[in-house]
Amino acid sequence: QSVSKPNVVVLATGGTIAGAGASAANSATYQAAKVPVDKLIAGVPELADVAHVRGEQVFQIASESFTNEKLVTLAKRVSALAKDPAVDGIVITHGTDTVEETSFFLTLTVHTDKPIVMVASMRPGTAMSADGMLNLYNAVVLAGDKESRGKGVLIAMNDDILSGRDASKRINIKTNAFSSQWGALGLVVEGRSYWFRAPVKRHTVNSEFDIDSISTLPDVQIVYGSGNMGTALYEAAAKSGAKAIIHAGTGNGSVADYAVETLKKIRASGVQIIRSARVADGLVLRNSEQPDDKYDWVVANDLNPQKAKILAAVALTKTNDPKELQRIFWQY
Ligand SMILES: NC(=O)C[C@H](N)C(=O)O
Repeated sequence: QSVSKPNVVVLATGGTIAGAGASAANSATYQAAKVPVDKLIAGVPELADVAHVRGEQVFQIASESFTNEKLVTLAKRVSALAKDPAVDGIVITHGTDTVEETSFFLTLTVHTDKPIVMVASMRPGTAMSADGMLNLYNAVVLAGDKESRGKGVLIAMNDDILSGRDASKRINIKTNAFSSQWGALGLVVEGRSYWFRAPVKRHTVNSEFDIDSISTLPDVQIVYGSGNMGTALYEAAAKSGAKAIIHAGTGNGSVADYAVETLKKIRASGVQIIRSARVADGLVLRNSEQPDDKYDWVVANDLNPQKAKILAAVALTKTNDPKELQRIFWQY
């Protein structure tokens, strides 16, 4: 029986799932990125019932400290492992704060139909009702599951199977932190997956982007929209060398009347303007609120600002044509 078990590699990057607090009552006050991967795996002996598991420590950081360099390093390692015929699936332990960025980056850039499953936790393993053990178990189940193949990068959290493209952290503190406006793909219960949906956007094997030919990413910055926001932050982003500015706009990605000229000027200097929204759900559509065709701006469709930032950075490795960028924002 043991020969038929899948081979799963756990790549550890840190986060609260590797966190430790002073007492069991510390669910929010603790240090992230403390426990090494071998200890995480040893902490869930049931993993051996569902897969042959080995661990690799890639980083040991809280995920708010992820950088473009680290994204590229991680994705290249995932890509290399996915090419190894002895590897059936890959799990990545990660902090919750930016797992939505990393999951989308891998969705866009790793060419494989093998399962890639990201997992995190809201509480450190030392806390009462720690969620990391079960999340890790579910992630290993999914990584070894043939049904997970070809569905893009997944996130295993709180029993849910979520799409790494559009799941995001929408609640802090509580363990039901992750969701997508398009719903979960399925559930894992007692070591078995139950699937109900699959993503239709381009991903992994069908992506035109490939981490094997990406070594650096351009800088993209987000400017947060609010009443009386002024224009200084847009100007600062452009001046600091950002190749695109994600406008985390109010409402439908709307732009204050006093900011339009500034954004037109920044666009004329070659920087891309991409309208997203600070509103968690919905879509930003072309020429709604602002004449994107006339101004040569791009809209982010349903992607939140941090997801739009990842797609913009990846897309800009190939093109600086706003029409092409818009095509990419519709397709991914
Ligand atoms: N729950 C967590 O993992 C939060 C932590 N700050 C991190 O993202 O690494």
